[in-house]
Amino acid sequence: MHVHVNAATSVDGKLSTHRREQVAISGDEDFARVDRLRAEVDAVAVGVGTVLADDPSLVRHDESHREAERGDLPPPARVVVDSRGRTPLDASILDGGPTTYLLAADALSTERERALSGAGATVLRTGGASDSDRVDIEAGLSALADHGVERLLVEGGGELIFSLFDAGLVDRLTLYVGSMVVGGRDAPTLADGAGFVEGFPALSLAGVEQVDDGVLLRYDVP
Ligand SMILES: NC(=O)c1ccc[n+]([C@@H]2O[C@H](COP(=O)([O-])OP(=O)(O)OC[C@H]3O[C@@H](n4cnc5c(N)ncnc54)[C@H](O)[C@@H]3O)[C@@H](O)[C@H]2O)c1
Ligand SMILES: Nc1nc(=O)c(N)c(NC[C@H](O)[C@H](O)[C@H](O)COP(=O)(O)O)[nH]1
Repeated sequence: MHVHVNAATSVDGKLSTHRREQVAISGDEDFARVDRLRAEVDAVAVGVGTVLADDPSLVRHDESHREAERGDLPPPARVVVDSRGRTPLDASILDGGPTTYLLAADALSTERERALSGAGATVLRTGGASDSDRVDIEAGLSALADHGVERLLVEGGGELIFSLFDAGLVDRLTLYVGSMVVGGRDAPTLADGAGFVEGFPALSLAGVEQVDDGVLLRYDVP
């Protein structure tokens, strides 16, 4: 599977505020670019932290070029990495649109699984260590591949992005750096998790471009 991570940070590397409330870092042009990225993939993924903070729908906003961009392909599916099924039953991502996969760990109760399935989610239990509430991300991606997902766009947040780097599963990163300072030692950053102390993932810079009043950085991950 090809995994493309896309996110937007402030110049000081923050994804949002220390209150974990969504901040529009991207401008119109960058949000339109993200919309076009969604047309290139089979599914768009976020962690449940992002669902709880931002309530995204992860659908394409501008379908006017859909024929040219996707041909006969169905609209991209949505994916939430959600160990215990904390996605609210009335979340926008369960709006009855394209398929929404929930990658869950063993910690998900059968009662909650039933409720989420009833609300329209396709729950994929992908294990995870019993002493951890984390989804085994490699098993999760392989379950998605079994459902035909060959190209995945990951839009955040910092916990999920760290796990993907940690597992060596990122193929491409596009990072929009907006011209603002957010600050806050507890504000989420591009890659949170436990952090690396060695074996830092090395990226290969593939492009730099001004977009809106910020900078778009493109990296390949060898
Ligand atoms: N600026 C941007 O581009 C952007 C994009 C997305 C999110 N955000 C912001 O990021 C914040 C949310 O990010 P976050 O880091 O708190 O949450 P996240 O979206 O990365 O979700 C993390 C949660 O997913 C679950 N999870 C299960 N298995 C996991 C695994 N193997 N690895 C990681 N997580 C796993 C856990 O419950 C974990 O707490 C919000 O404030 C949101 O506004 C910003
Ligand atoms: N590219 C980008 N720039 C930002 O400034 C910002 N705040 C996000 N945040 C990611 C957000 O949490 C969601 O993942 C979706 O990008 C929004 O989803 P909708 O289109 O509303 O469904 N993403």
